[in-house]
Amino acid sequence: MEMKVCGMRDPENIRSLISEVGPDWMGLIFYPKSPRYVSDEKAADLKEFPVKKVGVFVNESEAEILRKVEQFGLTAIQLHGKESVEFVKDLSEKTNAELWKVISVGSEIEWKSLEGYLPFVSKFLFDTATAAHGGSGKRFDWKVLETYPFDKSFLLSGGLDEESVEEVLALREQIPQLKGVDLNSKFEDAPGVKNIEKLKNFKSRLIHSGTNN
Ligand SMILES: O=C(O)c1ccccc1NCC(=O)[C@H](O)[C@H](O)COP(=O)(O)O
Repeated sequence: MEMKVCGMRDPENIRSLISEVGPDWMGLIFYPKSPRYVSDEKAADLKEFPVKKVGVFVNESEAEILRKVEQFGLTAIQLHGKESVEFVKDLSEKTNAELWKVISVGSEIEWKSLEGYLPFVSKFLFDTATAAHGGSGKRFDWKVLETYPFDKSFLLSGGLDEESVEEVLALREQIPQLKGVDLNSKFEDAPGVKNIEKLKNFKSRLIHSGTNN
């Protein structure tokens, strides 16, 4: 099971994250209204950290996304707004970075509306719908995923905490396309500063369940 830790920006905290937790992905939020926003100046300092970086964007222009991918060595682009299929298709023709489309979940999901993204994205990420776009700390009702109709893998997001491990694994028994988790505000001491002990605990629970793959 892949682990993405989102909303990182403090170099000391990132150093501990990499050496003590070792996540698969680190999310950098390039949305200025987020309390976890990473400025260009900050991002430049984070470029050399040895972890795959996912840039999180909300309705950002293509040119700005592409500039940041190059400048900050992003491996993946997480599109966390209302990006259309056309936008995602265009972007896919201009970058080798992975594209992840976020689906903000309210009460239900109209699967048909996701079909157009399938050729262009490497993953979906399901997160709780919120006016702030992300980082709500709230879960959506995972029952809506039980009818997930695609082979495409996805990450589960939205309010995950230390106690979520067993439930996530149970969900993966039902839906093997669930390939990873996205951890954020429930693991924070302050916006953008993660509690390393909580993350270690989450990871070790994953490992001890024998499913850290
Ligand atoms: O976290 C934010 O501040 C944020 C703001 C606007 C867009 C996206 C944002 N976060 C992106 C993520 O991928 C979060 O990990 C995801 O929303 C889940 O957050 P949480 O519910 O706090 O676990």
